[in-house]
Formats: sequence, structure tokens, C-alpha cells
Amino acid sequence: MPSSVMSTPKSADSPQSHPAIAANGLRKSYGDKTVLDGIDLTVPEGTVFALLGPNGAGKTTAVKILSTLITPDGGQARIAGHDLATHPHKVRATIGVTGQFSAVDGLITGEENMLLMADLHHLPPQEGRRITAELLARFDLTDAAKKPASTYSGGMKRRLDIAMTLVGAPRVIFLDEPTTGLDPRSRHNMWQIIRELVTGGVTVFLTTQYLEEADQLADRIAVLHNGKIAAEGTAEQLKRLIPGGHVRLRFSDPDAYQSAASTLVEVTRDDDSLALRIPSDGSQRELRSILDWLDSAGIEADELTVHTPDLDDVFFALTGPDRPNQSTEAAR
Ligand SMILES: Nc1ncnc2c1ncn2[C@@H]1O[C@H](COP(=O)(O)OP(=O)(O)OP(=O)(O)O)[C@@H](O)[C@H]1O
Repeated sequence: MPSSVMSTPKSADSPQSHPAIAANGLRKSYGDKTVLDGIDLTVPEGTVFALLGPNGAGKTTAVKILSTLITPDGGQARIAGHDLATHPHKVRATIGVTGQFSAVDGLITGEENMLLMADLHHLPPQEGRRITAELLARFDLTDAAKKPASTYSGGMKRRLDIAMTLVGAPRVIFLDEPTTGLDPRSRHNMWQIIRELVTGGVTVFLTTQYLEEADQLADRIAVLHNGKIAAEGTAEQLKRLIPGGHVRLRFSDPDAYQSAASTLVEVTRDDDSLALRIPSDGSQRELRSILDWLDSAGIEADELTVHTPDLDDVFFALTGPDRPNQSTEAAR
């Protein structure tokens, strides 16, 4: 059942009334290397948050801290309202973690891996077998259930890993680079699985190096660079941070085209296709002013399209080697 139709009352102190993840000033160093230099994160319940960053940026370190595997040197975080430092056991009961440190044991079968997980969660045997069968079917692993997990493909192992995580019915799931090394079909299957988890009300915190993945899945994206969040926002907000965005007006009437071209400032003309390109951040305000101007000049364009830079452009602009560290909050 989607969480939005649940009508359970939420008291001010209940964990449900808190963001799924709220972190403040998280810091972590190894020796003299500062990996996280004070990062703040807020992830609302039932959303997907993507932490993007180049190799070694500190994504796994952030996941390990938030999932209680390591302690930060500074800062605080709460998962579903539970403080990491004072109630780590409550945090662990709320979360699931899969990723680079997979829990799958290759020597036993997929089914045995699942049953072992059910045991770890102290489920009664019958319930454990029921959930195992249900999850194996859901992740398309029923046929492979009796085979050793070492014989599974990369995609099957990731699916088994997530199925094992779901045995404990976590409300918040950390996925550390869930599709690294998967072929395109398996990657798309994994995206579908993640979308279904979120439809069921689960919050997903994922790390990825794939910009398309963040673009496809995440409600909000943070780019980690030099230990800080270099930018945070929706994919669209991030794309507006860097130049290159424009509005394209296309005309079929040459007179309308000429009249628009001669009165609009800062336009680039494309006389062959009767199209004009106007620099724009694609914001509602700028679009409105272009439309107002067209209306007041009595000019009708046949087509108006907004072009924003893609996430690759943003990523490279924000994490390039020469980029000084700066904190940019995209449209709060
Ligand atoms: N236990 C450790 N001891 C010393 N240095 C560490 C340790 N764990 C991580 N690091 C260093 O911290 C930095 C961040 O590592 P982390 O694994 O968090 O990065 P990442 O963004 O997940 O990278 P990748 O995409 O390559 O997995 C790296 O320079 C790494 O070498």
C-alpha cells in the first residue's frame, strides 16, 4: 500500500514525523586526509536521494557512517529520527544496506542465503520460508533458488543482495553503487526495482558514478567534491547551475521570424530552420518573460523548447580538477 494512503496519526516525537535521513556537519578523516569536511543532508521519507561523486570522493564513507558501520569524527545524523550515536541499534533495525560490501555468501544457494537472513531477523521458520519464497519470486530468482549463489550473474547477485536486505522490511535502504558493472538490461531492471521500493514508501539513499542513474531515479541529487557538497538539488535545478541553457523558438512564418529576430536582444539566429536561440536558465520567471514579450509584440512562435545542459555537464563543471571548492545550494 502506498504510504500516502496510510492514515496512522503521527505524534510530534514519532520517528515517522522526521526526515528519513538528517545529517549535520558530518566529518571524517583518515590520517591527514579529510574525506568528509562537514556535510549536511536531508532526505524526506519515501524519496530517492543520490550522492554523486568521482572515485574516492567519500560516497562509501558517507554510507558507512549513515549505516553505523563506522563513526564520524564530527557531526550528527538521525535516521528515521533515531540518533546514530546514541541509538545505533534502532538505526540498524530501520535500515538495509547493500552495495560494494555484499552480504551474499557464494557457497550456499540463493534460498539458503535468504533463510539465513530470515534467521538473523529472528523470523519464525514458517514466516522465513514464506518471505523467502515471496522475495525470490519478486526478484525473478525462483528458478535459481537452489543453485549456489557463486553461479549467479552480477545482476542476479545484486537482486539477491537486495532481496536479502528486504527480509528485515527496512524503511530506509542504502544502495552503494547498485548498478556498477551491470549490463544495460540488468541496470534497467535494477532501476525498476528501486522505483518499486519507493512506491512502497521506502526511502532510498544511493551512491552512483552514473549521472543518468541519478537523473532517472533521484528526487534530489548531491554532488560530493573535496569533502563538501558542491551542489544539491533536483536534476533540473543542478542543470540550471551551469551555462549553456537556452530557449529555442521556431517559426513557420518568415515574417514573424524576422520580426522576432530584429527585436529580441541576445538571440542567435538559425535562418535555415527559422529558429531563434535565447540564453536562459529555463526558469519559470524567464520563460514567462519570453512569453509575455511574444504576446505584447503580437508574435506567434510555432514551437518553444527549453534546453538545459545535461547532468554530465554539471558534474564535470563541479568536480573538475581545477574547480575551487565552493558550496552551491541549488534553488532552495
Ligand atoms: N579505512 C580507510 N583507511 C584509510 N583511507 C580510507 C579508508 N576508507 C576510505 N579511505 C579513503 O577515503 C577516500 C574516500 O573513499 P570512499 O570509498 O568513501 O570513496 P568513494 O567516493 O566511495 O569512491 P569509489 O567511487 O571509488 O568507491 C579515499 O581516498 C579512500 O582511499
